[in-house]
Amino acid sequence: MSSPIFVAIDTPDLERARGLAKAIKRHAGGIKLGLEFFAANGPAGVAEIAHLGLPIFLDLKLHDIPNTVAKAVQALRYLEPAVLTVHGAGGQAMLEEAKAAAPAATRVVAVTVLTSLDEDDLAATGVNGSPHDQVERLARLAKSAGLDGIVCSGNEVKAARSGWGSGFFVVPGIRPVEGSSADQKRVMTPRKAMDAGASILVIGRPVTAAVDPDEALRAIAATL
Ligand SMILES: O=C(O)c1cc(=O)[nH]c(=O)n1[C@@H]1O[C@H](COP(=O)(O)O)[C@@H](O)[C@H]1O
Repeated sequence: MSSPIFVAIDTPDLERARGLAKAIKRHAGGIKLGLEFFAANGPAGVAEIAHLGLPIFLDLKLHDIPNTVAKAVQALRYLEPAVLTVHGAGGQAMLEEAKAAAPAATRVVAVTVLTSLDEDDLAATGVNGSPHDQVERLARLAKSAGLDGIVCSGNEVKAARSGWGSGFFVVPGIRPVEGSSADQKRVMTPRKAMDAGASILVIGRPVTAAVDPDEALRAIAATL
């Protein structure tokens, strides 16, 4: 079985992205490209990295009125990403139209509560209650809109999966050992996140900032 680890290659530099992708290619399940890469390199940059042969997770967290999101997804269709993110708080119609506009083989997943947020951050946006409750609420919405799954932290994946057995659960905020969590607030080790029910793990800096990214990736994979 291929690895559940998607390496987040967060850089605006296409050559650096290509170098990292080549370095981790043999031991990663896929590559995640997000806003930092996309803002600098656009769809053409995504196509170049896709050319290396690994599944691509295109993480643009689309969030707008339903028509705008649907048209954006249509424009990205030709890239045929394995996974595509939209924002879970965009509402039922936006989620439905995003799914309808995506290629059949693309898993469209809803970002719930960013792993960089805690309960106080949520309250400041007008959402009262725990991240856990909000993730469960947005998971129910994503499921009813016909999406394939959600993005959440390792702390919520078990509860979310219990209500959606066939869902595809993407877990970022992964930290291999106790240590620097940088801007992440809801973190978990790779092993615990898999045991809790993650379908795939998104791991960036613990791999990409290592002196030897492939070695760091293999070390993490060995703990699964
Ligand atoms: O959608 C995501 O991938 C995502 C959602 C989320 O809630 N938290 C989160 O960190 N991510 C992404 O996962 C990656 C985490 O990177 P590291 O913190 O370096 O492992 C980044 O590319 C984030 O954009």
